[in-house]
Amino acid sequence: MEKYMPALVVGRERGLPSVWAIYIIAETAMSSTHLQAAVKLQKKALRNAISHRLRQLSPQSINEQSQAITERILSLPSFKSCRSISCYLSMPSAEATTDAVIHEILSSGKKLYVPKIKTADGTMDFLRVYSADDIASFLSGKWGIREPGELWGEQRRESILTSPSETLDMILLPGVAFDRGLSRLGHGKGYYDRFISAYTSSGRSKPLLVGIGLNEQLLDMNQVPVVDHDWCLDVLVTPREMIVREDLADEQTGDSK
Ligand SMILES: Nc1nc2c(c(=O)[nH]1)N(C=O)[C@@H](CNc1ccc(C(=O)N[C@@H](CCC(=O)O)C(=O)O)cc1)CN2
Ligand SMILES: Nc1ncnc2c1ncn2[C@@H]1O[C@H](COP(=O)(O)OP(=O)(O)OP(=O)(O)O)[C@@H](O)[C@H]1O
Repeated sequence: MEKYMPALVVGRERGLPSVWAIYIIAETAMSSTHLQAAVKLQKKALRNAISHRLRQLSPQSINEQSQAITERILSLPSFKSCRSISCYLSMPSAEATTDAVIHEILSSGKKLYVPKIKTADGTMDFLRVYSADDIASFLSGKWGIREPGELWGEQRRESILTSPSETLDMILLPGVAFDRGLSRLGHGKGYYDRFISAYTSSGRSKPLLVGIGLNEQLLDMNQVPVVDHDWCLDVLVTPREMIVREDLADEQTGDSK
């Protein structure tokens, strides 16, 4: 192997800070711990750059982009056929709103699960949600995200991680940045990556992973740095583009050979 071959080449995207230059690192000269630490720094710099972009977006742009995203999601064959789905409840800003998708999920009789961060151990689970009225009663927690309580009326809500017989067909994932190679960067807590690892470790098949991003969150191939524990998406939906894993393309676009 050539001695100074870069481990990761990132940041060719116009408008991202020149700080990238310092992360072109000789793979052969680094231990895996150093490599992990370098990737962590890259991720942090990318998060800051994209978050800055997102803060410039008007609510009107977010609404228009969210409408276009909703139309694309609703037309996906895998969305139409799925019976149980996880969808995030959107934050007040800086991400695509999911209200219309949630409305469709509930009115079509699919089982809906939304994220809940467990205070005891800081992991994320998905809890079953039953109706628009149910959601309207949620309180906003950290980061302004609405979360369900543990109970629905007198009953404990179904939870995906504590009920091994419950399965998810699809997860709609938020993120800070995405690239055309279907890599995803989250907010840096590892909630989604750890959830998917825990879920698949219990023997259940991986749900279809569908990322949702605004135009400003989509980067070129290999721009999002990844490590072993990062799960790759199957589909990425943005207002202008839908990117589908190559081997799924026909079934997701509805084309048949
Ligand atoms: N709507 C929504 N719900 C979600 C997520 C999400 O991204 N969006 N999550 C996805 O994991 C989980 C919550 N995780 C989150 C973790 C951090 C921040 C956040 O804004 N944190 C920073 C900013 C970090 C950054 O630079 O991005 C902060 O503390 O200010 C938001 C959500 C579960 N529910
Ligand atoms: N599958 C996993 N197993 C163990 N630790 C993990 C896993 N996924 C992520 N982590 C840990 O979580 C932390 C944040 O990871 P990372 O920066 O990849 O998160 P992210 O992709 O931004 O967040 P998220 O997955 O919530 O969207 C890291 O310290 C990482 O080691």
